Amino acid sequence: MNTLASLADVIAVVPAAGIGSRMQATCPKQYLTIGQHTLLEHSIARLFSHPAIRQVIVALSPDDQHFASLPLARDPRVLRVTGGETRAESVLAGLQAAQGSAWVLVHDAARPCLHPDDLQKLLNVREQSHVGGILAAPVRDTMKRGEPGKAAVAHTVERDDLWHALTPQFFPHALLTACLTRALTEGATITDEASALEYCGYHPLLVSGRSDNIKVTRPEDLALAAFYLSQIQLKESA
Ligand SMILES: Nc1ccn([C@@H]2O[C@H](COP(=O)(O)OP(=O)(O)OP(=O)(O)O)[C@@H](O)[C@H]2O)c(=O)n1
Ligand SMILES: C[C@](O)(CO)[C@H](O)COP(=O)(O)O
Repeated sequence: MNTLASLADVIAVVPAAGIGSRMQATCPKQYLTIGQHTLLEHSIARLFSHPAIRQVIVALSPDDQHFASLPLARDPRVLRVTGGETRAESVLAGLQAAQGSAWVLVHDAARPCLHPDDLQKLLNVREQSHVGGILAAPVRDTMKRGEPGKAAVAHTVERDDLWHALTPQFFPHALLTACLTRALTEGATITDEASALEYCGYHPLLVSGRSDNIKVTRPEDLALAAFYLSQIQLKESA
């Protein structure tokens, strides 16, 4: 019979080497707090709440002054690597340190409200695809393309089959590493892991996820994330 330990076979890479400039905060946004914990701690705790997650590899800025003081720094399941100039380079650094896991999951440190049901839905992709997939939320608003450099509408974007890409994103380790390496080497613009696979001709699955899995990006997002997280914790404690 499988024990929980034997079920723990997925490594998660958490890019956390950004400066959070859009947040206009006094520290990198991953170290802003909700309750008693930082966004980074909340995001990693959501991952470890699932028995399949064996290890978290967190990519940090070489100048990071905060991580060492967190209990995470002494958690044997958490490995620290040095991130890069871009999110994609930080993710690649994490992938290069990930050993012994056929599949790898990538989750933003700035997304603390990952719902356990969505994490399970994404992990199920392993049974449905050899390519992998991403959590994504269907667009709900009318979408406009702006005129370049102007606050004026160029045209309306067809929103059928238009999705917000979220994280986690979940792929075979070897495939993601190869695609991300090639994409970066060839100078492609890569803002999520799926775009590296798309660059190499693959079509990752879209797994419909909750729209409350927000990325804390601008100042007004923090209070919203605190509310959404409280709703998850309320349900878990019920
Ligand atoms: N060189 C970078 C840039 C970003 N990230 C991480 O990628 C995630 C998503 O990126 P984003 O929301 O853009 O974070 P920042 O780059 O920090 O934000 P900003 O663009 O506002 O500076 C964050 O957890 C961030 O820490 C990273 O690991 N390495
Ligand atoms: C990976 C991501 O969260 C998916 O929406 C997004 O691309 C990160 O973009 P950012 O500009 O690095 O925040």
